[in-house]
Amino acid sequence: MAADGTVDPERAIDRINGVFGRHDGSRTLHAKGAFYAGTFTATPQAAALCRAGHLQGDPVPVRVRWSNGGGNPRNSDKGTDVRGMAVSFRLLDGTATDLLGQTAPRFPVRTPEAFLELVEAAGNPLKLPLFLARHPDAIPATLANARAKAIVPPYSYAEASYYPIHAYQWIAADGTQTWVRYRFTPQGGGDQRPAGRFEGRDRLREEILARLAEHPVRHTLEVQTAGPGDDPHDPMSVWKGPWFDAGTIEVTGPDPDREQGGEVVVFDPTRVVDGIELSDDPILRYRPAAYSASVSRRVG
Ligand code: HEM
Repeated sequence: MAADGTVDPERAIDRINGVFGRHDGSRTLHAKGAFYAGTFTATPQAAALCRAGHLQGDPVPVRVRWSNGGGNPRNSDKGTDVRGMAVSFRLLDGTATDLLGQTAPRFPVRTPEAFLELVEAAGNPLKLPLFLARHPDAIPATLANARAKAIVPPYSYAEASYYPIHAYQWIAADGTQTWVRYRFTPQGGGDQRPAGRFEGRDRLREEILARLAEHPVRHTLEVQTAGPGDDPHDPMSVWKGPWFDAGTIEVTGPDPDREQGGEVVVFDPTRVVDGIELSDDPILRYRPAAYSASVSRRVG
């Protein structure tokens, strides 16, 4: 481990595989999931604060992947776990930018080494208290995530809220800069349940397919602007700034599994477009190297 707390990405993947096993062809985390297609339409408030192409109000296509957080592609949808909603916004000029949300509203650590220790401890009733004893600053976020039922199996991917965690800097047409954070919140949901019982180990996939056969699934892209003192470079920071509605992510149906056709799909939280810039958050900056190591193994 380097003095700054970073870990060699290959070693990081080995350590995560040590928890979930190695499953060839699968993502090291969020191994079980599937692809969906839809559109995103931004509100005028988003366009006023950011010049990025997908935020100007014209609908743009999105690729979505809903997933379970663990590294075993055969885990049951009924198990406790975070869920993921990865969204790739496909701009009309051919570029793309991604947001990867998961159901925990707070990130409990601020270094890759501590994240790996958390992955190794999570789900192990003996190790988790030891982890929290070594990282007492992780306790408030852990309690907040428990209150948010972050790992309780949801009825539907459509009914969960997802949090991309990191802050990004938005640049407006006139050059004004605003630090922002995101969350995806469900529009309706509980009142739109499809008929039928979804009880098996693949129940989330079966439920969302039944739901999408009846109507689109929508999440609001909510954006929080930084208030005075809100730190954009710390993934653990809790902001006080206000939230607004930046647009709607509308999933219209399943997308063919492009990876079965040989395409490599990678959602990357550092993939940004003109008008959006990265913070110096050490977790955000580390993720592409870890994801690349995972990708090279799953396609290698
Ligand atoms: C140091 C911190 C982290 C590490 C080492 C890590 C590691 C990974 C790895 C190895 C993958 C599989 C990548 C692939 O094969 O394409 C993955 C996927 C994912 N991660 Fe992380 N992750 C970290 C932090 C986060 C955070 C902060 C979030 C959410 C806010 C997040 C959300 C996701 C999601 C949603 C996916 C699934 C993407 C997909 O569906 O393709 N991760 N992560």
